[in-house]
Amino acid sequence: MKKGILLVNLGSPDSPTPKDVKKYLGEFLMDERVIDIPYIARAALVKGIILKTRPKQSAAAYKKIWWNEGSPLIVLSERLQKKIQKQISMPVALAMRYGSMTIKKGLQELVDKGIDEVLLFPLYPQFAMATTQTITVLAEELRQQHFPNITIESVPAFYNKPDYIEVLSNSIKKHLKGKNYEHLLFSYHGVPERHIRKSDITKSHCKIDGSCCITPSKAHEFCYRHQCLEVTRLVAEKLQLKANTYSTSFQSRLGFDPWLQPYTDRTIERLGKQGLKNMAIVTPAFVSDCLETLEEIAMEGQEIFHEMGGQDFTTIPCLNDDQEFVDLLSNWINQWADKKLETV
Ligand SMILES: C=CC1=C(C)c2cc3[nH]c(cc4nc(cc5[nH]c(cc1n2)c(C)c5CCC(=O)O)C(CCC(=O)O)=C4C)c(C)c3C=C
Ligand SMILES: [Fe+2]
Ligand SMILES: [Fe+2]
Repeated sequence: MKKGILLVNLGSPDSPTPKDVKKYLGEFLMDERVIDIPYIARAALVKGIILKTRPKQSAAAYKKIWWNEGSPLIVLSERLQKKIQKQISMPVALAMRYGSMTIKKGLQELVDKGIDEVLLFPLYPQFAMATTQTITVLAEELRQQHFPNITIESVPAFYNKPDYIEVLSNSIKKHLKGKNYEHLLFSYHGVPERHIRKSDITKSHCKIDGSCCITPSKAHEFCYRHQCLEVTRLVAEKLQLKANTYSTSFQSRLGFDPWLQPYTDRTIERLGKQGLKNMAIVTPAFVSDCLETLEEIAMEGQEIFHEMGGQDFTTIPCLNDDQEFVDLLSNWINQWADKKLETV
């Protein structure tokens, strides 16, 4: 058996034009684990409504953050992959769940190098059906259809691993050094509340109330809300943050269903209205900076804070290709090769 690694991130359009954004959003939003309603209703909503207006609006947002080398999310994921590859003797490939850098191409690249034992590594600290699960399900379908002679093991959500919490905390500390911030907001990508209930393996635990996510339960292995709240709690503990100087919120909601709350934009607004002058924001649901961090948080979020009278708005970069993060992932990959990493 010969081992190889496939890192997988979300993906981006090929270019920030309405045409390419429409193609990308069409694939993304037609995923039954992203917009989880019956096919006919999903097609009517996505093709009949969202894709009529959103591509133009999203393309304008993508244009604001696009780099000469391409989409920040793709470029940063490639930098991460290259740095890991330098430290690992096994082949490390990179794929995206949506867009041109498909998981099928990533698996083919590894198979062409003689690999028959693959470690699938979804680049998401927390589990969500719209992220981790859609990657593992698709990879298994592709294996059955095109690569029946390989095995695939996946890295589960790593939100509470002490070494991950340490790397994230160190990064936050590094970027806040010398900053006089009054509040640190942990902003995670939101999901519709319905996704949390669907992923509840006990079918009764997740009530999305004040206490379910802090009451021990088997459901937490797949509860995105619990896993986000845990990252905040563990980092706050590690950095010895004082109560009321930090909080959690959820960003990027789409449509009219209830999504996880509190919402980030309203939280920034409230903090500004309360008279806060300096705040910092970290986005631990994203491994690589992307549209949602560079535009929605660093640009729109900052604008809201300033409009409310706030002055200093510090956005902490994602872990991206931070050397400590590269070392952490390389270490886990080596542990897998030595059969010491827990996989699914
Ligand atoms: C129903 C819609 C969506 C769900 C559920 C969702 C979950 C989810 N997404 C991420 C990570 C990213 N999302 C990004 C962009 C993005 N997300 C949605 C919708 C849902 N996401 C849309 C429509 C878009 C496109 C941009 C827009 O039009 O606003 C990105 C950025 C991609 C990039 O190219 O930079 C990331 C990353 C997570 C982690 C998540 C659930 C936990
Ligand atoms: Fe998203
Ligand atoms: Fe819960």
